[in-house]
Amino acid sequence: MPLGRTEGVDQDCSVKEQNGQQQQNAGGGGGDNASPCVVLDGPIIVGAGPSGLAVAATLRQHGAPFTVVERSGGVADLWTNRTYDRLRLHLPKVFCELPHVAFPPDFPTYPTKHDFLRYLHSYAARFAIAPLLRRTVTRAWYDHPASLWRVTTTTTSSSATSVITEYASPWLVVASGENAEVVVPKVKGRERFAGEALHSSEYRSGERFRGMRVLVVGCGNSGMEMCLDLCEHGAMPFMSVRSGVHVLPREMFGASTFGIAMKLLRWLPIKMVDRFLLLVARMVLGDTEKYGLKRPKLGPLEIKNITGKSPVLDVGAWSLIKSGNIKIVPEVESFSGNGARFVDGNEMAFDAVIFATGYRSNVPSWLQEDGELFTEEGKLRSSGSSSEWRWRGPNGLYCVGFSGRGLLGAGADALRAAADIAGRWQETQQAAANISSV
Ligand SMILES: Cc1cc2nc3c(=O)[nH]c(=O)nc-3n(C[C@H](O)[C@H](O)[C@H](O)COP(=O)(O)OP(=O)(O)OC[C@H]3O[C@@H](n4cnc5c(N)ncnc54)[C@H](O)[C@@H]3O)c2cc1C
Ligand SMILES: NC(=O)C1=CN([C@@H]2O[C@H](COP(=O)(O)OP(=O)(O)OC[C@H]3O[C@@H](n4cnc5c(N)ncnc54)[C@H](OP(=O)(O)O)[C@@H]3O)[C@@H](O)[C@H]2O)C=CC1
Ligand SMILES: O=C(O)C(=O)Cc1c[nH]c2ccccc12
Repeated sequence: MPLGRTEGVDQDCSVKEQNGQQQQNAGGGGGDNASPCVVLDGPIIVGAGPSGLAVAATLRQHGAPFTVVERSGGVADLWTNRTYDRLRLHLPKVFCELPHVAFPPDFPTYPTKHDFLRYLHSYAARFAIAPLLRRTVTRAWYDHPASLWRVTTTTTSSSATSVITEYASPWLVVASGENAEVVVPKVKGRERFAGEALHSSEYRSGERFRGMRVLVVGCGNSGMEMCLDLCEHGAMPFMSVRSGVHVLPREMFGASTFGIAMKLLRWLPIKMVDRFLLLVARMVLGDTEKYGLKRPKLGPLEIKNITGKSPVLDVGAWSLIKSGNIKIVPEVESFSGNGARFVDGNEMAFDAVIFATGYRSNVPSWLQEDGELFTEEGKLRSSGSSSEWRWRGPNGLYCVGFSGRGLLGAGADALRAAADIAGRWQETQQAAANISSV
């Protein structure tokens, strides 16, 4: 496997000599005057999650250099530090592999988070991806005169001193994820609630909630699986539902629902596939609306495409809703010291509240790009055609993992972005070789 060149900076962020070539200093134009600036030969990739790793691995395959910057202390922070113990991939493993490397054959159809993490670590090692860790990208802007992206990172060292570094590269890959920041709604009286309140990203297991009445706000995959886990640990979960949700069995006719949907989409329009999924879901699960889970007007695949809202792929919560072990309650109107008041006027006491209210991207907080690629909420701007996904913006800007299509979509974005960048990098190499031979 060709290893290509790896960008490097010394501990003090000064420029390091590599492969006999000294990187030039581009000055700190527009950035912090005192901060060192490292000019990179290859792209700068923001984020060392599955998307960042996939694009780095593919660049490696093309023999092109890259630099990955990651705010946490290791790769795959979401999967390592922000997910619960019982989590498994909810799509079969063939739909969750990153480019170039299949899951080991001994992995189960739905790998556990530990299996997946093992895979990601070995993936990073195999392609010699060594991200610059504990560097949060706080600003990225395109310097037109220099034709370079300027990227500012802030590092918090063990002595808690912040070090600001500026990088410059012709290419910027946004791989910071659709789930970079937690969403916690501002509900009236939230600060008055005296019990424990946490976001689903902080939940690990129901063990410490044994015997407690727990309000879980949100009925996405996280809310559902946490309610299931709470039940299995002897807690009493109440799930607050605001709008509706599509619940689908994870499997139908002995095959994965997702796999069946992907096959049908090759032949049928999305609306028809949705109708089929809902028909089978009704046969297998019954009428979810009867139990307080209204179905959205748009079908499960269509709503995922248009809004990014994922259907729930049921791994056991549904039967506990039907048996009354998980109780559905309305949207929360306000919190009190010991419980919540719902929009129907009812009040209930709770020992703890879990906000399974989802995530958002953090792209608008650091990327300056005139809204060409991202909306103000940090979502990918629609291309206008649902069959055409966007992975490239102007001036050497790329995004990987923002198409709302999970790991499969991230892999597809990574292949395209890396091939495009590698082609351009090779052109610059060729041009440099031509100049030096004159
Ligand atoms: C609980 C859960 C389960 C999921 N299960 C599945 C599944 O089974 N199948 C599936 O296909 N998808 C699933 N997904 C979707 C999920 O988005 C992908 O699995 C995957 O993690 C996306 O990879 P990513 O690299 O794009 O984002 P992330 O995994 O979020 O990685 C982004 C990285 O960027 C870093 N970062 C963010 N901001 C900055 C910054 N400013 N500076 C530097 N670094 C930064 C983060 O620390 C993180 O390491 C799940 C999501 C969640 C939340
Ligand atoms: N096993 C797996 O592979 C798992 C995968 N995932 C994936 O992770 C991603 C995130 O999932 P998840 O964490 O469940 O987040 P989601 O964004 O999917 O769901 C958030 C939930 O919170 C509700 N909500 C948000 N704001 C409020 C509010 N102010 N008041 C009441 N309810 C509110 C939403 O309701 P509303 O619709 O009304 O906005 C929705 O029910 C998804 O892609 C999901 O598929 C998650 C867990 C497990
Ligand atoms: O876990 C998720 O939400 C994912 O992003 C995986 C995924 C991509 N496309 C889908 C369609 C239906 C259910 C899950 C997914």
